[in-house]
Amino acid sequence: KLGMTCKKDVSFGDWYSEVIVHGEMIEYYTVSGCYILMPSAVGVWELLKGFFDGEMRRLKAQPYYFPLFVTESALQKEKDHIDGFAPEVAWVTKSGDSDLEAPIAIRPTSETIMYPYFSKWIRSYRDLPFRCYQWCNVVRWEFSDPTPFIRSREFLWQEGHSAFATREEADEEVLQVLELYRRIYEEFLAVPVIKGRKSEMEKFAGGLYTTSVEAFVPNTGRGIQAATSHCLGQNFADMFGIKFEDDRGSRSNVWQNSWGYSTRSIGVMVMTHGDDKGLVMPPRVAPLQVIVIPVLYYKDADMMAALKEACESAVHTLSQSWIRAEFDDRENHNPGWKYSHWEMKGVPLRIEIGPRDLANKLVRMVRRDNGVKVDVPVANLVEEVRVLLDGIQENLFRAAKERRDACIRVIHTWDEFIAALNDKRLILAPWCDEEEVEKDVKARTKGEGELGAAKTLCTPFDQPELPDGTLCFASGKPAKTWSFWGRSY
Ligand SMILES: O=C1CCCN[C@@H]1CCCn1cnc2ccccc2c1=O
Repeated sequence: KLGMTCKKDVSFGDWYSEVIVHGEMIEYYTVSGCYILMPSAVGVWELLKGFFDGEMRRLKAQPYYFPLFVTESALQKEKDHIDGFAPEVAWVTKSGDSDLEAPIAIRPTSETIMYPYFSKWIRSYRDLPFRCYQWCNVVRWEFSDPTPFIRSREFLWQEGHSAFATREEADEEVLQVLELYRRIYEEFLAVPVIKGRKSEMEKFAGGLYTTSVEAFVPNTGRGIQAATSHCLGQNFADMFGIKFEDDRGSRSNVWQNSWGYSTRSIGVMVMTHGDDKGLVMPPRVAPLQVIVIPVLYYKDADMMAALKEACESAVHTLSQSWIRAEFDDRENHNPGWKYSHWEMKGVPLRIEIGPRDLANKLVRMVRRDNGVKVDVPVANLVEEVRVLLDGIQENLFRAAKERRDACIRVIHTWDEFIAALNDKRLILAPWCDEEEVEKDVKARTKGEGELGAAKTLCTPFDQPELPDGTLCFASGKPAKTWSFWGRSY
């Protein structure tokens, strides 16, 4: 396979498609909007799952697996929550060449599949707090432009659903899970995110309020919802009859939350860190952290054998210390080809071993994030690799945060808002917090190019000072809050 040809800062869309194919994360598929996830992508997902499952045990959430299918009547149960989404629901209408009695929907999310059983399982306050989560695929037959990982008709996610006796417990868990999602992005994927609350218009219609972590793609100037944590209030308990008897014998509706993040997170990581040489994998989610390559430019069987032995022993030593390392011993490719191959796959650290290194008991380590080379004594191999991998992880996050922060523009007037929007900025603006104004901003910015209208991304928990008399940038009414606005995926 040839090297990369697209440039990230020149044609981002083409670059993204090329980098995920050349990095062997995605293979395009015959059904539009569906993609094959290759080992590099599944490897990242599995590492994230490992962290998250550990945190679920600490949260005392239990793993379940609910069916893929839901009857039409069950799906329609919570009317207003489904209405807006109905066009995205995929239906099974036949088996073989005979029609089904009644069409069956494929889960786009699992509230209506799970909650009839929560009603059966939750009877007493002793059954609370109830916390369940599942890793599964969901199908949403969307029609806006499909983008691998970012927007696909089938995707993998983790969805959590919990129930409590009191609102306070629910409110607390919403933020505990949101913090988990921040850690997934900032500590593993090295992607900076902003925690905040969704507006009434952007929240999950079936719930009480929605919180989210929001990412931003500087190259396109678009925000992207990275994960959500909803408080559902007692709406679904009302609909599905999920009640508990308290210790005085009275029955009340439970308070519920639901939360989720998906394989979209992998796409955000690629967009954030990838460069013109290919993927750049943050070490904590890199399926392969170190690739070891023998370097010999002349034919010498004995030397090659000695180099191979040194490479194998390096890989063995690293693996013993739980570092994910491999030896590229292929003889049908030269070192140069291997360097660009593993750079395309985003492997964070390359170790080269040549005759001189062998003689001096050194190895050469090359970082994928900044290309810096360093010669290290074989004796310090594990320690040095650990230090470098940690350094790469931190450097990737710091650099991504700098790039994201450089995109933030604080504005006060409509003209400044439009200028910032056209400048592909992440906009922080004083807002009167009225839905009519939010709709008006959407209407007034729809025409701006094919990128779509501006919308609220979130109202950040971390609120800057809002001096009295500050006016809403769009309505001129007294501002009530600072909110992030922008175009989005
Ligand atoms: O975000 C989450 C986190 C995980 C659990 N579900 C909530 C809310 C999902 C909202 N939603 C999103 N798309 C949909 C598409 C079709 C039908 C229903 C829906 C739908 O309810």
